[in-house]
Amino acid sequence: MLQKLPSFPGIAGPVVVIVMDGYGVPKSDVGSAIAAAKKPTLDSLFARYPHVLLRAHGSAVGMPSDEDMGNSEVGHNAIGAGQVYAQGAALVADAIASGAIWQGEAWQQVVAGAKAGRGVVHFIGLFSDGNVHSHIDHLKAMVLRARDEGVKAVRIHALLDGRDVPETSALEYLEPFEAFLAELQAGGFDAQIASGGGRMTITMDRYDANWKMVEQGWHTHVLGRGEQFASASQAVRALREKHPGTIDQDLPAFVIGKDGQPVGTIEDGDAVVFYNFRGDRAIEITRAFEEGAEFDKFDRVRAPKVTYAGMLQYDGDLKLPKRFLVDPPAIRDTMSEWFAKSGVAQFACSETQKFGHVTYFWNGNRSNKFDGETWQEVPSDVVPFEQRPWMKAAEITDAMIAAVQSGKYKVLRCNYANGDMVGHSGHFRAATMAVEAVDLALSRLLPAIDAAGGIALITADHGNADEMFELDKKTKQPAQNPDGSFKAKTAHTLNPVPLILYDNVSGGKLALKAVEGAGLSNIAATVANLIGFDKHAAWDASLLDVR
Ligand SMILES: O=C(O)[C@H](O)COP(=O)(O)O
Ligand SMILES: [Mn+2]
Ligand SMILES: [Mn+2]
Repeated sequence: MLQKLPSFPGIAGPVVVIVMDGYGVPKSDVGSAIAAAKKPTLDSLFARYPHVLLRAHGSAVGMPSDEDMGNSEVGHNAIGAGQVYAQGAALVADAIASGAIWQGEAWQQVVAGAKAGRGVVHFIGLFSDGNVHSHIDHLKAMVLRARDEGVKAVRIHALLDGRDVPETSALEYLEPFEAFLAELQAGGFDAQIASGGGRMTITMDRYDANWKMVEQGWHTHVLGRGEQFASASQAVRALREKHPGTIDQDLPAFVIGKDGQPVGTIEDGDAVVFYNFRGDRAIEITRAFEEGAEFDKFDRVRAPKVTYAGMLQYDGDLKLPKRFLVDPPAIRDTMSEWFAKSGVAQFACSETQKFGHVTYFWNGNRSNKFDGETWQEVPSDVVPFEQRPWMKAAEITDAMIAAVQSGKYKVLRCNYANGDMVGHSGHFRAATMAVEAVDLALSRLLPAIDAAGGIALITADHGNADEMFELDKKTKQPAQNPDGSFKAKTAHTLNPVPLILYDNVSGGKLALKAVEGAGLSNIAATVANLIGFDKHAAWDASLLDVR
């Protein structure tokens, strides 16, 4: 159990942590959908309540460098655990640099498995250097190592990004990579891209939101069914022409073929490496490969017997995948765990798209609840979110208000997906509406918290809607497309996020300390203090100032 604070008994009512996904605070308002939004509630929060800025990117969330933007996984891990762990991106890079990955049993089984079969290793994953789910350098290192260890052929199944990297950057990755493979090919090793498609079209669904995507991915990568092209870069060019204005993440699936035959279907005896390190969008395709006849999410047509490995373990509770190349961060002592051990009842809510963020990531990548936790999922729409920028903000708010009013919970948390999910679409106007939907939600939720004698901490996991255009590096003005339109930015940002203390109960006794370098990992201890507990020894410092 956590120790009681000697000097402060905690507030009488509940503490509600509200994560506005994708809400950063930029230095300039140029291109910010947040600045352009009408948001009277948030404006008055910033004007009237204590607030500080928190670091939410780079080393503050366990990424390899401060050039790396934050993301939902590392952000929610840091908030929930109150600590910073070296994350997948860093762990994989280190394992490759040291060579430890090649010594591991999983890699050796991949190579041995392939050699015992047709000698083919398939690599499926997100094809960019976004470092949110994957990094193309990891893929290159594995292709080279497979060749050096005597694997005959590799086939790459490339999921086009445009979501963690510029929206139409696919060819900037594909062309050099095709040249890299061509050189290897000349050495007698058979290395080719075999299939691909936009990451929001195939394979990378998450949280059971839309299994159709995974089914289509299976048809593309495994069965080799779909429109055929001679190379991946030709496929991208042709598909862009056919679907003008479609950005990389939404491009249709494609298969690479020669004389009508796909070059890289997945067959019995092959090895398959899913090279994303992040779990949320890796779990469904992993299940499709690993599960036996009990698999009922779609008709696989055929389920080849392969040696399957994930880059990391994606879910420690479900033990998924069975074989993984690098150990995940061993996240321990999360706030949910210690609040549970201290008898604190907790409530978590979001819509499908962010449900795992506020439960699984928050709890240190665990899919099981701790004692006294209640989780509520609001089903997300299955549409492009620029068409419904309000998403499920109203329904999440209804659920949160009911949970606050029930009086059952001392600590509650929710995630509003809007700023992030709509931010990723690159639609400026829809993103302003997304922020407005969150503002409206807050205008309903906060009075319910007041009525319960509670306090809210309003924050975000990383930026997104705060920069909707690529900025010209020199002028800092929006970069332009050849037709004069602004170049949309779909990725997260490097900006800090707010932490607002919404407190109408302490009469000004509580404030937030401005601590140099404070980040998302300072939130857990702050919540603990608000409910009258000292922080766990492993947690970073509390920002609560009790006067
Ligand atoms: O998976 C995604 O949608 C993006 O790569 C990252 O977004 P998230 O980290 O906010 O989920
Ligand atoms: Mn996020
Ligand atoms: Mn995002």
